[in-house]
Amino acid sequence: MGVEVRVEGLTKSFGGHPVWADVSLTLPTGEISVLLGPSGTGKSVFLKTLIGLLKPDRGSIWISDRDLPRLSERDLYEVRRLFGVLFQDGALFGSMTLYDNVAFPLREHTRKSESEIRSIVSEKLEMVGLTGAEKKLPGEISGGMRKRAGLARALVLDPEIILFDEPDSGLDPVRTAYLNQLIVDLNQQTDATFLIVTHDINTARTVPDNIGLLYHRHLAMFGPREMLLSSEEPVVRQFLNAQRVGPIGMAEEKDADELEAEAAAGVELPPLPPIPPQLPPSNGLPRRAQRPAGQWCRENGVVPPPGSFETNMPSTGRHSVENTHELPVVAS
Ligand SMILES: Nc1ncnc2c1ncn2[C@@H]1O[C@H](COP(=O)(O)OP(=O)(O)OP(=O)(O)O)[C@@H](O)[C@H]1O
Repeated sequence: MGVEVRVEGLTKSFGGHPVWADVSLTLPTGEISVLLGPSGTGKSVFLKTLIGLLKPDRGSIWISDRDLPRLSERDLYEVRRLFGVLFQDGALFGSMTLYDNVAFPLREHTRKSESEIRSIVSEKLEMVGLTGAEKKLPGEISGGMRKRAGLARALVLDPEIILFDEPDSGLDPVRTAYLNQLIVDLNQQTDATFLIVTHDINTARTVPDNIGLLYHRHLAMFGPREMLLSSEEPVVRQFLNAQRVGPIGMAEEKDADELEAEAAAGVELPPLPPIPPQLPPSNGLPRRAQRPAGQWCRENGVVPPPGSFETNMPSTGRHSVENTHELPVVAS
């Protein structure tokens, strides 16, 4: 079972230049959250701060009754065991086989016997579909397999919180779709709390329970997927729909002249596209944290864009009947 991570007023700067300030959000227990933001807005810095590799200038990161930035090195070492991290390139040791790479945290952090280690490593390799690849070296396998091996290693200490730093970077769309399915399936199996940093809008639109957006040195919005995908807030709307029209420019923030020119030219945003159904686990059973499609919109009196939650939408992957049985009535 995962744990809640409560971030309050977190601020981080380098050499007096703030990366982001006053970030507050809660990663709910067992849910999948995605963190988005234009390049350089500090998503990786946020992940590193969460696991204590970087110290914030101000603010708290509460896990149960422990505030990470205020822990001693020794206590921090203990709390870090709650985390599993999938780094961008899998961060595997190039000279070790996949088996030894995945066994590494168990040999470093536990006193388990080699036979116990063998059974755990086999289980985790099976979870990520790498049974049979134990003897391969990282250089002998594809980027997608390296990510999965990195994921198996992130899972060996049975983490309560799993952080994914751009899991889809460098993967083709088909491998990204497989990895997304694996992430959803692993969330179902482990009930751990997931945070995914990604640039992939399709991933952000279909995988998580919650979405956050970092922009212009602050957290523009964080909340349920349906809240952000139905939001008219200009930055959120522009980013989640990958549009050029809006406040975000090539250098992150458009200057006032560009925005004025857009307004003068009467450039209007296209209507919000439908909210796609959420990617369900491949066994057809709901995840513990999964909510019925349209629930947030109904509870908050929000009419989702026409066509939302329909199962035959393109580019959203596989969808089960379970995920869409409570469709809201939408005008089309
Ligand atoms: N150790 C460091 N020392 C100084 N500046 C740093 C350090 N780490 C990151 N930065 C700066 O912090 C800012 C945010 O970097 P970060 O890598 O977190 O952005 P990001 O949102 O993950 O970007 P991308 O989407 O391109 O991966 C950048 O300006 C970067 O140069």
